[in-house]
Amino acid sequence: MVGNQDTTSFSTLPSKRKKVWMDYLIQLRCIFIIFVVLPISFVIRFFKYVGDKNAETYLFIDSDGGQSKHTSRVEKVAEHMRKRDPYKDGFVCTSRNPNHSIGMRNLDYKRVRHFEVDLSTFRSIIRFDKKQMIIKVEPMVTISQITRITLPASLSIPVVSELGDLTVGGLINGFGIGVSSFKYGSFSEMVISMEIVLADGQVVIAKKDNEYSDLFYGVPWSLGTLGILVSAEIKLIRVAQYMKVTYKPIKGDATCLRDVSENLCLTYDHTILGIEGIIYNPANAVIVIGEYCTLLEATRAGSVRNSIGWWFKPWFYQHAKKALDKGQFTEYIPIKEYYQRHRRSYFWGCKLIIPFADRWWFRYVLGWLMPPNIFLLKTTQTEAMRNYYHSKLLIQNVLVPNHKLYDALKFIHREIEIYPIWICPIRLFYHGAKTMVCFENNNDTNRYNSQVYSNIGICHAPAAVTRGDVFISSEVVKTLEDWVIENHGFQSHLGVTELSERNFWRMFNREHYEQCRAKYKSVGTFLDVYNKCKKEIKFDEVEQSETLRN
Ligand SMILES: NC(=O)C1=CN([C@@H]2O[C@H](COP(=O)(O)OP(=O)(O)OC[C@H]3O[C@@H](n4cnc5c(N)ncnc54)[C@H](OP(=O)(O)O)[C@@H]3O)[C@@H](O)[C@H]2O)C=CC1
Ligand SMILES: C=C(/C=C/[C@@H](C)[C@H]1CC[C@H]2C3=CC=C4C[C@@H](O)CC[C@]4(C)[C@H]3CC[C@]12C)C(C)C
Repeated sequence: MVGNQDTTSFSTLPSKRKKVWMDYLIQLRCIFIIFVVLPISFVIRFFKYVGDKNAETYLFIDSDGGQSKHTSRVEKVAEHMRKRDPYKDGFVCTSRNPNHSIGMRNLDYKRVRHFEVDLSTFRSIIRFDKKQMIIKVEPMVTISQITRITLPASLSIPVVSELGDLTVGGLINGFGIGVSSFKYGSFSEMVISMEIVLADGQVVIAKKDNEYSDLFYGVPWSLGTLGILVSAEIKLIRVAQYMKVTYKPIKGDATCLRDVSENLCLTYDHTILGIEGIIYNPANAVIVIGEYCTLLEATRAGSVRNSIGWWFKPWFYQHAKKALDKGQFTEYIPIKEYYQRHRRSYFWGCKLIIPFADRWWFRYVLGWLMPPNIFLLKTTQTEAMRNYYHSKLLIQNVLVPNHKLYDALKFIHREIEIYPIWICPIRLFYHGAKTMVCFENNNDTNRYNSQVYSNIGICHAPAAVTRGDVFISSEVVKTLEDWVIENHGFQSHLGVTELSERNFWRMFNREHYEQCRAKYKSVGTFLDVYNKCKKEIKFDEVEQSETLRN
């Protein structure tokens, strides 16, 4: 039987490996993080909150909800794009500092000559239409900002990603997922329209069914390589103030991984809003199911209510783990706190940064300062530290067809042995092969026009690292990517990739993307998506070939 103890930080894992100086430095870094990074993070959070509030006031003060201010900002971006000199200026990308980005992708293209588009002022909610249930936002608006505005009206965007600092621009141009994705699909699936500034400075509105529908479907996963998104209209759904959350333990040395897969592949009824699975080790997992419930049900006598959002409360993945000891249980959680359940701990990522941050005494004393700001963490790490994290940690999100989930889990256990694992089912919809991500049975004959996949999130040190065995991160990533390609899966752009260009396009659908690149004159203006993802970019070669293709 695999033990049930928490082995989630570098230091709590038994290690036969002889420690090197960088191991000690990383451990000591947590002192710096506690006394410097955490307090500054808190101050940044405070000012960000004030700034967001300020941006939100236009929504209520201006008669047009900030539309005119937005229009003049868009005009500036369009003008800026028109001024770009293709012979002199580099490829276009957003001016967002690479250290602000939540992912671990290599953003070296921002460290060489490039043409920046400043979107820092695009952080307003332009329209919040409660009647039509639509919200129009600028790309730098974060998930937390949206939920803060919509939840008091019992409305919500359908797919709420777990980390509140993720931006609408990043989630639409990349890939966004949340526990309700099994029902609603990816974040971009619920977008109604996208306002985009094209390579030549033209501003267009792309919708599912207008003349720019090809662009609309081409943008997700394209990493801003077709145009600059300047606003998006997103559909809203009705939600209650509480969620009924059930924690279902799955145990068994030989059966756990299979049982988790089977449970996550069930067709759940319409009252369910969220499903996720957390695998702690190959023998222990918990499935968390969130259901809509009425306020009456949540507040009636006998209902257990739990405000998990307080800073001193156990981290969510550890709270869920209690089901392994006490058996299945149900409780009622305020919806906002449910949405943000992994925020304080970045799932379990914070334990890798401060190994004791989950202990009760730390939570009570300093928990209110959590989580450390990712920008500060990235800015204060040295190149050697960055390489250390990259060589010792594996941070990846892969999508696999649901019927391959068990095989994927067995593969990950055999080849990588990395826990905890976060699993989140996601429905991929068929859009006539216009998307970069085309699912397995992707054709018109598919009865449901969709297929359910599972997102497998890994973010930890594989067992080989802690055992002191040879672990070559690039080799492991390659093996994982090969498996994913062979099994009709996809790798999200969150982590580093080792894919060759050929294999990248075996994974993703190239035809439609290239058509959009040609039609909207992106070639030569925006770097192509493969070059934005790949680990090392030989910039001169890319520039030359893109210029020739243009
Ligand atoms: N639960 C979830 O859904 C999670 C998702 N993630 C990942 O995080 C990413 C989002 O992170 P975030 O830090 O917000 O975004 P990033 O700043 O990392 O942006 C992601 C990509 O989108 C492009 N982009 C962003 N805004 C625009 C825009 N307005 N117009 C054109 N292109 C744009 C960026 O282009 P450029 O390179 O030019 O800046 C970049 O390539 C997602 O793509 C996802 O992969 C991570 C954790 C969890
Ligand atoms: C894959 C999953 C979750 C991912 C997040 C928990 C990680 C995504 C990006 C990670 C980090 C980025 C940069 C960092 C700077 C370093 O100095 C320290 C580590 C880190 C903060 C690192 C921590 C984890 C992330 C936030 C899920 C779906 C399991």
